[in-house]
Amino acid sequence: MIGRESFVTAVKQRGLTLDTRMFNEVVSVDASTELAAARNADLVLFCVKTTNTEATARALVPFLAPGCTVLSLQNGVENADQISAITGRQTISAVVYLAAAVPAPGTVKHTGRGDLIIGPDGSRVAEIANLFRDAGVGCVVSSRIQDQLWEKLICNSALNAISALCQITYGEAGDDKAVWEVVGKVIAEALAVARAAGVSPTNMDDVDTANTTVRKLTRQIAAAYSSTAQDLRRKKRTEIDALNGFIARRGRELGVPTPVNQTLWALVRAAEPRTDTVT
Ligand SMILES: NC(=O)C1=CN([C@@H]2O[C@H](COP(=O)(O)OP(=O)(O)OC[C@H]3O[C@@H](n4cnc5c(N)ncnc54)[C@H](OP(=O)(O)O)[C@@H]3O)[C@@H](O)[C@H]2O)C=CC1
Ligand SMILES: CC(C)(CO)C(=O)C(=O)O
Repeated sequence: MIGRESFVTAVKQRGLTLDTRMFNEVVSVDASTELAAARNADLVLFCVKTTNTEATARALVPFLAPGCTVLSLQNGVENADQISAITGRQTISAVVYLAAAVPAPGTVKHTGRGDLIIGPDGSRVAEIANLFRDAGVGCVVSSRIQDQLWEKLICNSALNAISALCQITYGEAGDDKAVWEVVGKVIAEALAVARAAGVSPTNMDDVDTANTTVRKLTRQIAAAYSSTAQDLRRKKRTEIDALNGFIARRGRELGVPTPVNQTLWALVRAAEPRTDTVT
């Protein structure tokens, strides 16, 4: 694994602690802060925040073997295209249904679900899915990966900013009637943008089905604070530009009004440590 200094030092000293809902184990892993450690890798699991996608892909290029495949395990719908455009390597997308956090360097705490959807179906995808399944991680191959990524994008846009601004869990967002009305507006706007973009998010045939899908997720990972909430708490930049910010930007391009997404994006941006990015 490749990571930042504090995490890598902890893993080198004590191993990687996996505090999961199924087991608690310390595993021994090779760890480095240098992207050069990816040299000769056949498969790179690309798991940085969307704010780091471009810089990390660029910095990786000199070390990627010609036939290497990159698997983007990230929220947002644009990562794989960005990575493959920069690296020139086959890049596969994973939709990640998992709630996990890093409570201390070297430790990953898992609080909900833990399954992947990967695609598009094609060379190496079945083989990679089998690697995950053999490791006990549920992994489904989808020929509609962009629609699957949009389903997750709409779930994240509906819940992450609200969880962050109010510092409430997914479950609390789902159970609060007034909050749920706002969630419904985010979903309706995002679905209209998807339609205008020619995308049919899975499990979201209409606004009612989309609401049911998002509600189901709030029950499955009720105890989780969104990754956006965790980032704000740690005073880090969030992925909001790739979530509500992306919906608002595509809405503008396609002539679809997105006032609630635009508002949530602006509020989260205002709560972040200062940067100069504009959607
Ligand atoms: N955590 C979760 O429950 C879920 C996360 N996801 C998605 O998965 C992706 C990864 O999220 P997550 O693991 O939570 O993110 P984290 O920020 O917890 O972990 C990413 C780590 O990679 C480090 N990093 C970034 N760039 C480099 C680099 N060039 N070299 C070495 N280390 C680097 C980051 O350091 P630094 O912070 O200093 O940049 C950070 O420590 C995101 O898109 C997220 O939305 C999806 C579903 C659930
Ligand atoms: C929905 C959740 C919690 C994990 O699937 C997530 O993607 C996030 O917090 O950003």
